[in-house]
Amino acid sequence: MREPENIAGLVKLPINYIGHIFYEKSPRYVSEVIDLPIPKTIKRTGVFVNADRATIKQTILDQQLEAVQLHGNESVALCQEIKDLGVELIKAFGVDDDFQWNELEAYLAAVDYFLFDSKSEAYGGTGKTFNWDKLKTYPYAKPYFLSGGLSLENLAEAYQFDDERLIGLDLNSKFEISAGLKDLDKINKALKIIEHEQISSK
Ligand SMILES: O=C(O)c1ccccc1N[C@@H]1O[C@H](COP(=O)(O)O)[C@@H](O)[C@H]1O
Repeated sequence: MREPENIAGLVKLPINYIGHIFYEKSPRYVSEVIDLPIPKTIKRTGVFVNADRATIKQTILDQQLEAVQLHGNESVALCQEIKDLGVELIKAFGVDDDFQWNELEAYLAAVDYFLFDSKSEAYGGTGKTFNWDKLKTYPYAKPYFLSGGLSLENLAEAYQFDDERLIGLDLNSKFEISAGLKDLDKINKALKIIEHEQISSK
């Protein structure tokens, strides 16, 4: 997110996180967060891909990040070190049919949440879904976010995924007018779908 008006519109909506991508190879790259007031209920989140620890630490301080999403091949030790700074630590993993859940074992104590995205060389933001049936074999209690190609077309299906460990959906490239510019109309529609699914699943 990098356009002040777009951010101001987004933070009026009932969302829990706002993401800023500090990965230079991403078309959504930002070097800094736009300094706007955001409600306390929304966590200012930095997304990093294989950044070094000094860069991540400095960015947390400079940009007042409350959550960090590590989307590359970051080590357990780095996750622990960043989490120990007092930010919420979300560790993303690219999932495909061959993904081995036991890769996550070592990370369990070092992260707050996992995030499962489609495996890709770009590390994220591909707009592609992975085979969600894979999640049926996820063996740990650690809660996770689902991401990767979520769209208005598949959101209801994702929301109905019957797993109490699934605690959030990360809406990214399918909810944009252009890279980094969120389509607020689409986000509103998404929130209505989610609200409808919540009511119908009670
Ligand atoms: O959005 C990006 O450009 C990006 C680049 C590198 C790593 C992560 C990135 N974004 C995250 O990717 C997932 C999936 O996004 P999409 O729905 O498939 O577009 C999501 O968690 C974004 O936060």
